[in-house]
Amino acid sequence: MKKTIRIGTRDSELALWQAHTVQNQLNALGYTTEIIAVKSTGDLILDKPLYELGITGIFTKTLDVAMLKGEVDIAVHSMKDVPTSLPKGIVQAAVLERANTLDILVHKGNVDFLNTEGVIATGSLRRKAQWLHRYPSHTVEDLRGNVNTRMQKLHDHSWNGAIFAAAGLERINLKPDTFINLDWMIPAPAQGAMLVVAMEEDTYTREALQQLNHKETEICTTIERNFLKTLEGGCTAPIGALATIEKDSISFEGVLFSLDGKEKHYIKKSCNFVDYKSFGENCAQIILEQGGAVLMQQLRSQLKVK
Ligand SMILES: NCc1[nH]cc(CCC(=O)O)c1CC(=O)O
Repeated sequence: MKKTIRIGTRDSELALWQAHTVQNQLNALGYTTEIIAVKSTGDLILDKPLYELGITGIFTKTLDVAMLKGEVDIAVHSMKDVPTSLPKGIVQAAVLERANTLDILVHKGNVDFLNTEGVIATGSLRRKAQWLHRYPSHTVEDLRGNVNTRMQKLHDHSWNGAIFAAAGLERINLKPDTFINLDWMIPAPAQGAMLVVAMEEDTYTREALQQLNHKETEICTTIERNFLKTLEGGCTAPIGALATIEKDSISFEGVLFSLDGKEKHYIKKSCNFVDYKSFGENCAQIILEQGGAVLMQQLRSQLKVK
């Protein structure tokens, strides 16, 4: 039976851009669609660091509830914001072709501060730890809010710079005057990819979305998210992961840091296409065995909600 596919999204400019992209692709295939935007808890609480809110999935929960209540048929997310376990009844229906995976530093003035005592801003534990690992004499300030809000705060403060996902800026056509690509920084698992979820029993919608799925991106993000899931067990730790498709294999880099960036557990490894489903977990096991488990234990007690 043909029906209108109701697309749930957050109401930030980036989220709406992503929802419209999915809408355009579905419309091009002949489906009828409608966008329904909601405010998420993660967008409403801006005065606390994310990890202090103590919930993973703070950006996705509102949409999960709307979908479980039958108010929307699908939800479009930045895949890196989606917890590795989906609520019961909700399934991964499509992963769209990945955009730029890099993090960038948007800075003010020249970059002399890199060699001195710079102050940069980010709300991400992963970015903070990697920054301090590379620039131990720097200070990292907390920065929350959607991309537009964060860019405004960078203008209003005396920080030297702030870190953004290149994909987020490109999507809403924000072109900073001065920035550097942080090609040494390992991105968040699934950074730059969009995930569309649907209700498990909704076969009409799932068949529609199946046509948007990009297999290579699905493979890479599966590896990265399995790596994350095996390491973290429900806690937002400083973890980076990036899988890339090579000619005959998939190469992977994964990393786990202490909060201050001093301790680092890193793995670089490749696998063939047959074994990709267990690859992320295997890489995480190696890290856990080589000291990562002790660090994860420490991180869990440090990040416990106060
Ligand atoms: N954490 C917020 C968030 N979630 C997705 C993106 C951008 C798109 C992406 O990274 O896939 C951003 C902004 C950022 O990290 O700067």
